[in-house]
Amino acid sequence: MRIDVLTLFPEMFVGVFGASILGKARDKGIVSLNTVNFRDFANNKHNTVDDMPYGGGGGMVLKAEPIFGAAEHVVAEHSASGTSDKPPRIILMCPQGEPLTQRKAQELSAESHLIFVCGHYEGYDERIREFLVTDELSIGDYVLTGGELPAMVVIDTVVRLLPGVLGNEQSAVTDSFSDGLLEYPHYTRPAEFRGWKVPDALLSGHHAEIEKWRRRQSLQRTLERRPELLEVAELTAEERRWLEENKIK
Ligand SMILES: CN(C)c1ccccc1CNc1ccc(C(N)=O)cn1
Repeated sequence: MRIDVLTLFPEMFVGVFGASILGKARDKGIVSLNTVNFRDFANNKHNTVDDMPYGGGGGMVLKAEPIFGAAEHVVAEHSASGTSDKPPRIILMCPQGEPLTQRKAQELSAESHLIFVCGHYEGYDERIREFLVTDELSIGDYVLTGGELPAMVVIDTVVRLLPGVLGNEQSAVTDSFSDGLLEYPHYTRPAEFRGWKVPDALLSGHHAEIEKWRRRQSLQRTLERRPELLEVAELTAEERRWLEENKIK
């Protein structure tokens, strides 16, 4: 997978793209992570990337031309590499975007080329949304100074799903939100720490009993913290009955 980030602050990505899981995925050639400073594509007289809003009002708006120029540059570069098959998803990070979910991350992890548009100021010229962008995403209902941190979050959750990125000890398949429920509690040695014991079920060695305990814990935790997730989770009839009993308590 190729990922390009269009940003005015490429230096923000050096640490994130170089460290840990993303750094290893890059070294393994599983993903290529690039930043493009769209100021390099502001080919107007004053090299400006933003301008005052038509209709007046405060703040500045990101011009369309530099962002279109940067996006077209990376698309041309990728298609010249001969490895591109589908056209890229061009993702605008903004508070008005579609909420990011694990399902959306899974959908994006199947793509071959992702381009992220990270803006600042008051926002973007609408023609970027209307004629360039394929997706608008938000990482939550809050306002940040720019789209860079949201882009890092999306890239992190997408790249970890790519085959070969996580060793099998951290398999992405069973983590929470994948089966629609919150994760069960985890324990490791020692079996007793300051008098606090690991639940007997986990020490039993009975795989079936352990799976049952874990599933029950996920259900209980989801019921307590995120009951709305239970509406869409895939549950057995027996689990639905158990929930009905426990909802009333
Ligand atoms: C400068 N602002 C307010 C702005 C205005 C319009 C678009 C983008 C931005 C950049 N800021 C963002 C971006 C994304 C998110 C999110 N929740 O994903 C939060 N803030």
